[in-house]
Amino acid sequence: MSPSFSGRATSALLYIDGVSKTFDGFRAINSLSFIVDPGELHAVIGPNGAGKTTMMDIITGKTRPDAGTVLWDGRVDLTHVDEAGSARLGIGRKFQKPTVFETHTVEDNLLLALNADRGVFATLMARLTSAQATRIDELLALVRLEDRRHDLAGGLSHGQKQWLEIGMLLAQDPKLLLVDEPAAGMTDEETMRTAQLLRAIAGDHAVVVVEHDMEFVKALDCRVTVLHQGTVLADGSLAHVSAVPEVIDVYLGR
Ligand SMILES: Nc1ncnc2c1ncn2[C@@H]1O[C@H](COP(=O)(O)OP(=O)(O)OP(=O)(O)O)[C@@H](O)[C@H]1O
Repeated sequence: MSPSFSGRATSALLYIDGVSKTFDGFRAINSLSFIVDPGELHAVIGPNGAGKTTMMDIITGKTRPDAGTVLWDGRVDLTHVDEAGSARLGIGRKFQKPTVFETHTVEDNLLLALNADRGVFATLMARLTSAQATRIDELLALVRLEDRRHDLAGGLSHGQKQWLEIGMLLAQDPKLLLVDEPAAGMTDEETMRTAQLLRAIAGDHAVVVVEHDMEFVKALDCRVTVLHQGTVLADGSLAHVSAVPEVIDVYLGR
C-alpha cells in the first residue's frame, strides 16, 4: 500500500487496508483497501458476488476478516467489535428490505428509534420532551413525511418506508450510515428523491451506498468505488470509473 494511503489511517473515519476473507476456500474479499472520510458520500458498485455485502458485514462486525486492518475513527480496531458494538460506535446499517414498525404511526417509529435503549411501552407512554419533538419535526421534514406523521407506517409506499427507516437510523445520529440498494423497487421519482435525501444527509454523516442502479449513482454525484472479486477495480468519479476498460468489461458493459 502506498505511503499516502497508510498515512490516512488516523484522519479517515473508516480505514480498511489489506483485508481478506475466505469462505470455504473461496476468497470473497481479497486485499481490499477502502477509505471513508467524515461526512463523505461514497457509492460502491460492482457485479453480483463482488464482495459488497461481505465488506459491509466486515465493517459492522457481522463477519470477521482473516487478515487486514479495519480501523474506526483512527483508534478502534473494528475486527474485534460485534454488530451491537459497531452500532454503539455510530455505524448505522440499512438493509435492502425496509423494516419499520408497521402497526405504529410514522411519528412513533421515529420516537422509538430516538429512544432505542428504552422499552416500547415506556417510550410510547412517556410524554414527548420538547427536544424529542424538535428532533422528530426535523427528521420528518428531512425524509419528507410531515403529512404522513399520524398515519400507520404499514400504509406507506415502499419508497416512503425506506425513507422512514433512514430517518429512524438518523435518529440515533450515526457517524456512518451504510445503505444497501435503497433504490431497488422504487419508482423513478422515488429514486431521485432518495438520491436527494442521501445528499442532504451527507456532510453531517458519512454515507456509503451500495447500488446497482446507475441513474441513481449518477444522481448521487459522489465518489464511486468499483469492487470486483473482492478487491477495488477502480475508484473516483462516476465519469472516471465508467471509462476504465476493466470496469466496462466486468460490469457496465454487460
Ligand atoms: N457466509 C458465506 N458463506 C459462503 N460464501 C459466502 C458467504 N457470504 C458471501 N459468500 C460468497 O462471497 C462472494 C461475495 O458475496 P457478496 O454477497 O459479498 O457479494 P455482493 O457484491 O454483495 O453481491 P450482490 O450484488 O449479488 O449482493 C459470493 O461469491 C458469495 O457467494
